Amino acid sequence: MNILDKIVFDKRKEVDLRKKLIPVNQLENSVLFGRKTNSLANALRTSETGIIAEHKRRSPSKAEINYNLNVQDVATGYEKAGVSGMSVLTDSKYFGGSLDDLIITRSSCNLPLLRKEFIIDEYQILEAKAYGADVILLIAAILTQNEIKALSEFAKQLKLDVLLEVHNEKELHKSIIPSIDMLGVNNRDLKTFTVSLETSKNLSSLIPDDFVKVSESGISSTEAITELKPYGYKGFLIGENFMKTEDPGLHALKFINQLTK
Ligand SMILES: O=C(O)c1ccccc1NCC(=O)[C@H](O)[C@H](O)COP(=O)(O)O
Repeated sequence: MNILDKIVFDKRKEVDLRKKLIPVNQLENSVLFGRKTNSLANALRTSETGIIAEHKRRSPSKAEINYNLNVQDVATGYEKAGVSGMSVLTDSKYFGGSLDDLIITRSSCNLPLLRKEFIIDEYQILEAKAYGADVILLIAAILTQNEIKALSEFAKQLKLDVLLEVHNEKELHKSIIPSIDMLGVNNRDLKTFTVSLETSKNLSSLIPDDFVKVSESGISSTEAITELKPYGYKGFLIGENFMKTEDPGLHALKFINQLTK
């Protein structure tokens, strides 16, 4: 079993329980459900820097990253820094996140918000909308092509953007679907946890131009972004590099200033 298999095994049990605790009609009648969403894909198309800054307390590859921060301060700091969007990990067991983090973030900033989750069921997309997200993540490695199609179409009906994540050519081939807005290439090998920007570079020419290209994981310097931009990437998802500091917002601000000088 690789790490994704383990996460999905636990996630199925979690989602079954959540469905029993909060029925669908309660999510659909919640206060944020009718909120007009804010497109991350549009923000990235027009941004000079394209930073998607992440809130991430721990991870399978790094164990603890930072438990000393307040998610509200992280969100306001990222917004002040001028990031294009924010990613909020909502998985609890492996990443130390929660849906509460998402709703607190929603009430703290106006950035397009990505629910960073291991989505296997429409119910989690309804939750994303009810807790204030603008974007959902779908991971090709854990879904069939039919599931990607069904889940992305469901998200589009709810006016949510869809970021589809791939790790290799095989996953990319099954992901070229019109209801996807952004294609994210994850630079982290989930077997070894090593990161290599070469993954983004190698897959870039296989991604059709109608998708906004996003490079994810292991981006720890502005030089990495300068290297990736010529390959057509418009979005750059950064977690640990900001979250390991005492003040992720300040770190993001310095990073963006360096990119634009
Ligand atoms: O980060 C991990 O260790 C990880 C392990 C297994 C599945 C997913 C994982 N990370 C999720 C992400 O995609 C990253 O949090 C995101 O791309 C930011 O990465 P980084 O900048 O390297 O923190």
